[in-house]
Amino acid sequence: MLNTHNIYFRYDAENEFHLPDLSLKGGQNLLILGQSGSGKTTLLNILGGLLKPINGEVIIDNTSIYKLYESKLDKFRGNNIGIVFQKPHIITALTVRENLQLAAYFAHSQSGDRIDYILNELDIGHKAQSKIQHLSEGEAQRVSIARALVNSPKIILADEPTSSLDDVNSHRVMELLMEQAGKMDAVLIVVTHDQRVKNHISNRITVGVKK
Ligand SMILES: Nc1ncnc2c1ncn2[C@@H]1O[C@H](COP(=O)(O)OP(=O)(O)OP(=O)(O)O)[C@@H](O)[C@H]1O
Repeated sequence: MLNTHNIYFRYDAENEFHLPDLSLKGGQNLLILGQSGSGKTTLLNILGGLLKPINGEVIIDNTSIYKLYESKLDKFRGNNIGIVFQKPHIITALTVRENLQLAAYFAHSQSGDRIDYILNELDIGHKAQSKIQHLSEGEAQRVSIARALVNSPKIILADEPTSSLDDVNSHRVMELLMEQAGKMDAVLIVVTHDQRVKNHISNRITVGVKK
């Protein structure tokens, strides 16, 4: 489902990264660990089709994603990759439902029917008409997860998804991510420093800086 080969990226002479090869099947989870500045978010962005590596390949479902033209890559990303960012990338002036409709629209997907299902699965169905700015932090993070899942991605990438949550919500968010990834037979990759998250996933790699 997800394979990477020989990925190399550099921002500058101080920050260059040779990233470990990955090979994950649907339903498998992976935790990415490493010190601050070691390149975890960089790796996640490369896996998510957001940052083209200087060398190497990211292959998702037999497609080498950086060989796609930009517009095709955008569409491929929308349909196949769900990203949960550290700070929710949701539009606060819109309602919960509108944010999810927008995600489905950008992927040109017919996921409209899934919106209610996903919101209910994440226990925020009753907030569908609420503006994001009126939600609690935990609820907003669940909307961010719902948005990442609405197009039934094959790959779910989550960058510190629990960093601003209390213990109860942190546990709940990890359970939800793992449960949903399992139901969709998706690959789930989580970057974290959070000890509470480490307890959920035993398959792990540590990335380090090579200068
Ligand atoms: N656009 C950029 N230009 C130059 N350097 C960058 C850029 N983005 C990140 N870096 C540097 O690359 C290194 C890796 O950044 P990255 O965000 O991948 O680390 P990280 O492991 O996710 O860190 P943290 O755990 O603190 O979030 C850092 O030293 C950072 O300063």
